[in-house]
Amino acid sequence: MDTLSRLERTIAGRLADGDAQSSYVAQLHARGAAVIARKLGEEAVEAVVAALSGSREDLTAEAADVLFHLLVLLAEKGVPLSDVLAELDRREGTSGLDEKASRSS
Ligand SMILES: N=c1c2ncn([C@@H]3O[C@H](COP(=O)(O)OP(=O)(O)OP(=O)(O)O)[C@@H](O)[C@H]3O)c2ncn1[C@@H]1O[C@H](COP(=O)(O)O)[C@@H](O)[C@H]1O
Repeated sequence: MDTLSRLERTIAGRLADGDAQSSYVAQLHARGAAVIARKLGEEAVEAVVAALSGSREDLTAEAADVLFHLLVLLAEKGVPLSDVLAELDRREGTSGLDEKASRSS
């Protein structure tokens, strides 16, 4: 099993029966989707700042925070990672410019 799938499974376990006193994921779950979404936005901004003015190590760490919080948000909203990967698979081989055109039509 790959890293993201393992993490998705851990997160699902914490959502099901995690203790907010000892689990960060359970704590986020208790605070709800809006807080998790805001946290993801903050982590994305931190990744942008790291990309523009930080080191490679900074960007690596912030990118990990983004992926982790995205997985928590997907789990909270009941969207499996496999659905996201299937969407990326669907786009594979098409130009990003074609995708953009089909969205605006
Ligand atoms: N990968 C992660 C992971 N990455 C980042 N974080 C947490 O995400 C938070 C990042 O937020 P910030 O950088 O803003 O730090 P902060 O100021 O402490 O956060 P806030 O107080 O602002 O919420 C920190 O608390 C990090 O510890 C993570 N917490 C958990 N995991 C994974 O999730 C699993 C389950 O974690 P628990 O639910 O805590 O058991 C762990 O075993 C890990 O594999």
